[in-house]
Amino acid sequence: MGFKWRFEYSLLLLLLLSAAAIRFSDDLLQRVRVIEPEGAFVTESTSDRVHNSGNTETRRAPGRGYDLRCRLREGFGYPYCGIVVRFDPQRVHGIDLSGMRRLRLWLDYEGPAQTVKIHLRNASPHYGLPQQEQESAKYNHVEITTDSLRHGMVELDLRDFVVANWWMQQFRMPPQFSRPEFDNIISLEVITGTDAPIGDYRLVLHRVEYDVQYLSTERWYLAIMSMWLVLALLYLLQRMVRLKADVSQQRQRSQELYEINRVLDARSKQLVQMATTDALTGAFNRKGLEDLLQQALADWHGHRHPLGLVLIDLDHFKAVNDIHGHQAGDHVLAGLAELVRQHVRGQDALGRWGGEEFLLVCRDTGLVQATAIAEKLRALIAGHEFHGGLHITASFGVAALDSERPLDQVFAAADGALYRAKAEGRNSVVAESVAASPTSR
Ligand SMILES: Nc1nc2c(ncn2[C@@H]2O[C@H](COP(=O)(O)OP(=O)(O)OP(=O)(O)O)[C@@H](O)[C@H]2O)c(=O)[nH]1
Repeated sequence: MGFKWRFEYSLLLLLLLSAAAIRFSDDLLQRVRVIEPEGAFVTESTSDRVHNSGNTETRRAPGRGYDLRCRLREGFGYPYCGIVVRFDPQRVHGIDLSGMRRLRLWLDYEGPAQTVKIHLRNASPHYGLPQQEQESAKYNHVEITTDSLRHGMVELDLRDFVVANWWMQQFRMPPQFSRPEFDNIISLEVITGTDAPIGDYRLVLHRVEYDVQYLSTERWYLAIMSMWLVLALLYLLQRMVRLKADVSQQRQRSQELYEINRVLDARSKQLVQMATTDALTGAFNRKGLEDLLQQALADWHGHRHPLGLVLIDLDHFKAVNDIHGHQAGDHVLAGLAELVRQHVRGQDALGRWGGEEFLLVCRDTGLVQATAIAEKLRALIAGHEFHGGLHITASFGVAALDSERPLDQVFAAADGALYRAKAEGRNSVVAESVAASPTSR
């Protein structure tokens, strides 16, 4: 048996995936980026001598990392020196660190100051022109104690940064700029701490690492939720398609059943007809006549409406067979049945009683009326030209059902009347006790 994918498996799979996505979201969403001083970005020294006409001296010593030696000297109000990693030398298009979670710096420090400042400078046309970068780019600032550098590395959270107060005041920034921004960081600076004493310093920047989250947690959860939504939609869609298929299959099945029933119905009607009809003449056969009489009798018991019986027997029919052949005789029998059917009412039924003898069962018909019908038929047959130009006559015996006698006696009466019609010259109608016409008695 082949494996069949079920909806429950998709549900289980998505459940496991979602659980894993939530459990390991930190690892999945974060990437570590590395900045080496000798790498892709320009790294250089900075000091009050470069930017503020101070007297501090700096030089880079050979060796691994960016090894800065500086001597802070009197001159500028707040002597300083430090290392700057520039992400854009033009100071316009920095890097977007707003998705950054943690920043790690491998830094060696020697000097009389107790703190080191770290700046992430964010440029924006909202707070100054590019050429004024040195002053106008926002100072996202954190100051760490040199104690925390003992192991040569410091790890900072993005939330540790604040905007430097002096920058807000100096550039008269409106309050909305007092929040740190990291979407366009043009440089990272490691600078000697606030009020650093005059003296010799050594700053060695070995490596900078930061973790970025390339998809926000909100988006991550939104993606998981979307997957559930898609699965729910797929499930609904699949249910709809299956339901539609079921309905159409059901419809097709009932259509087929209807067709089969129609065929069976027609066939059973055909079989009933075949079982109750005489093949040669199309009149009821013996069995058909029996059913017919039974029903007529039940009706008669119910309503007491009269029931006329007319026995028809062709005269000298043997001679037709003998002279013209059996087939011609068959044609006459079929022609007679057709002729009678054409000239009686729909409620009257003709049956072949045997050989060349027929019985006409006339509902709601008394003896007088049945005799009249017989007479009409007698005249018709006598005047009719049958197949092959043959002419033939018939004799009629008529009786009617009444409350006095059972059916077999009525039959006997009709038979007796027919016998008399034959005996008295044929081509005549004899009612059981009524004479209908000059040729009828
Ligand atoms: N062609 C044909 N002949 C039939 C059929 N059934 C009965 N017959 C013939 O009908 C004839 C009936 O003959 P008889 O009983 O002597 O009666 P008749 O010749 O009509 O004479 P009367 O009834 O006395 O006028 C027989 O020759 C039967 O063979 C049939 O289905 N086809």
